[in-house]
Amino acid sequence: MIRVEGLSKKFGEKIVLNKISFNVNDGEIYGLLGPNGSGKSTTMKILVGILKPTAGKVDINGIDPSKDPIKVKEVSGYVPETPVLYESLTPAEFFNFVASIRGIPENVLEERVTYLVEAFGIEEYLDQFIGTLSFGTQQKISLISALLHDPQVLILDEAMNGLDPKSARILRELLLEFKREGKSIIFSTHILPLAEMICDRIGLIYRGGLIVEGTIEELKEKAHEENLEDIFLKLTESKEEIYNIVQALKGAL
Ligand SMILES: Nc1ncnc2c1ncn2[C@@H]1O[C@H](COP(=O)(O)OP(=O)(O)OP(=O)(O)O)[C@@H](O)[C@H]1O
Repeated sequence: MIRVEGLSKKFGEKIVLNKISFNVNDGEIYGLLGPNGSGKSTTMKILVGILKPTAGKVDINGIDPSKDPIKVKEVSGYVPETPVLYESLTPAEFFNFVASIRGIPENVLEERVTYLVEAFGIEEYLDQFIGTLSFGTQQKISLISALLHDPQVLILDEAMNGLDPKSARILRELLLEFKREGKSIIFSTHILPLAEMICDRIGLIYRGGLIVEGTIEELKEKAHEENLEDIFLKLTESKEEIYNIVQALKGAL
């Protein structure tokens, strides 16, 4: 379970998060949405202990990441927006390295690597240097390494980035399976139809605040809109702006 209460983050004088609160229950996929620069990655980095909050409380399965950033990594799997990998290692070496840090026994590791490598179709790249692999393949390595220790909590920052349609579908099915197993999953994305498809609840961050939260049906009712894209554009005050920009472009072209 993820609990976030009154979370604030300042970079210098700039307030990025202003007292946001939300929970992600066991067996739930929570979509964290918001325009570019709204603070989604910052929130996730705080959840996983990479950044310290300016104020507020975070609880990840009973662990406070700002006090125990090592322990929180044992119970959570984090996929950053851009893969952070060692370019001069091969995927096989990298998985062994991650397994040694996480204390995964060799036989368990072998079974999980085989399963995940096959699922994402990267068998042929296992012995090539990571630095020579495509962005999508690196993203798959990042995903696999976050899943190796079978964490109870998943923190996924635009994890579909760069995945081809088949791998994106496999990840989607995996997430639904993890949800059935009772894992807590927080998932940021700009692909709103995807969020609509897999998220049990959505939280929308805008101008530092969590401006709305609920199931898709609840958001539709609150915003008087029919789909998540229109809800998003309405609540982030983008609809009229888009109209004006398109009109100006038509005039200019
Ligand atoms: N280390 C940092 N120092 C200063 N400012 C930062 C730092 N990290 C993030 N920011 C700022 O915090 C704000 C939120 O950034 P963040 O990356 O959390 O947004 P995001 O919602 O994930 O955006 P995107 O959708 O573009 O990935 C941005 O204005 C960003 O420039």
